[in-house]
Amino acid sequence: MPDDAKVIAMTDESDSLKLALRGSSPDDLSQPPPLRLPSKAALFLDFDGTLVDIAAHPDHVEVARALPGLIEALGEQLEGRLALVSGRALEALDRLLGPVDVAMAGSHGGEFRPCRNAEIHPLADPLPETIARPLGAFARDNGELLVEHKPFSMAVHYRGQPEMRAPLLALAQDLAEAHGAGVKDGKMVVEVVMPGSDKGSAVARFMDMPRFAGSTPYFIGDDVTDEDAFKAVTAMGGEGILVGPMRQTAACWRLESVEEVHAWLTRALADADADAPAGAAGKSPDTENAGQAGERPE
Ligand SMILES: O=P(O)(O)OC[C@H]1O[C@H](O[C@H]2O[C@H](CO)[C@@H](O)[C@H](O)[C@H]2O)[C@H](O)[C@@H](O)[C@@H]1O
Repeated sequence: MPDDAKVIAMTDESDSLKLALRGSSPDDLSQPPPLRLPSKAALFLDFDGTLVDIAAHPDHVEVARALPGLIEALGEQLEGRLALVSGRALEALDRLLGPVDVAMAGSHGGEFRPCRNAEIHPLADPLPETIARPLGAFARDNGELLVEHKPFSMAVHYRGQPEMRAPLLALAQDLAEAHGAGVKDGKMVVEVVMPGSDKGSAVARFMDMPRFAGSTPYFIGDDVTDEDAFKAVTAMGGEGILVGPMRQTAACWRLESVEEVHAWLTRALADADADAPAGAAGKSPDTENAGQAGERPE
């Protein structure tokens, strides 16, 4: 018996992520076991800090050349039960990833699109001017704060001025309380969103769709804003996978880095190809020409 088989026991051959023994301690979480495809899993993926490394500016993230193909191939293997669930606007995800035909929720769940060419459904109200105006004025009056307008939220990045976090957060909380909105305290960013804009609601909306029926949801994410989704998948019998250093979390597995996420996803596809009957393989992206998903673009 291989070593890892001693700590990881599959309860169900068709769903290799479900484990009888978690192999985790309260101080840390183990790596998730390999995802076996095909399976009755549904995979929900965060974007920044999960599929791409954090960069100094939102427009400067580097998307690995093989990533769009990897995501699409996994979606095919999962028969459409794969969705990106991001704090970014869908427009930004489309711009960064190109034409990837998978389901997506953007603006922390405020925007919902069941497949590439479908209409975008709003799941939240737009942010009122009574919030956007004072938040924008605060950013303008305080130097290097970067404002990101999204269809259903507004993000103010303070990476250039970390000392501005406290006053920015205080203003955002006051405005949110006065106007029935919510605040996301992300990685060097404070965002104000309207009710309905949360990743847990987005996951629940996907899970209501016929093609997700009866599947077990898994969410991979790095930020505290992903905790809503970890809780949602756990309540539905699934599991969360935290990316990055250990912290208090509702996830029950952990991958150390974006590179490890790419390796875990790539392995799932490679194993599926190896298991496929002769002649049926080849659903993986073209790694010979495109490089491994974990590689940076040239
Ligand atoms: O839910 P996600 O897909 O993880 O998106 C969360 C936010 O990501 C972006 O901001 C973060 O990444 C930037 C690029 O690495 C970084 O500069 C920034 O400090 C991070 O907060 C994005 O700009 C936001 O709109 C997303 O909400």
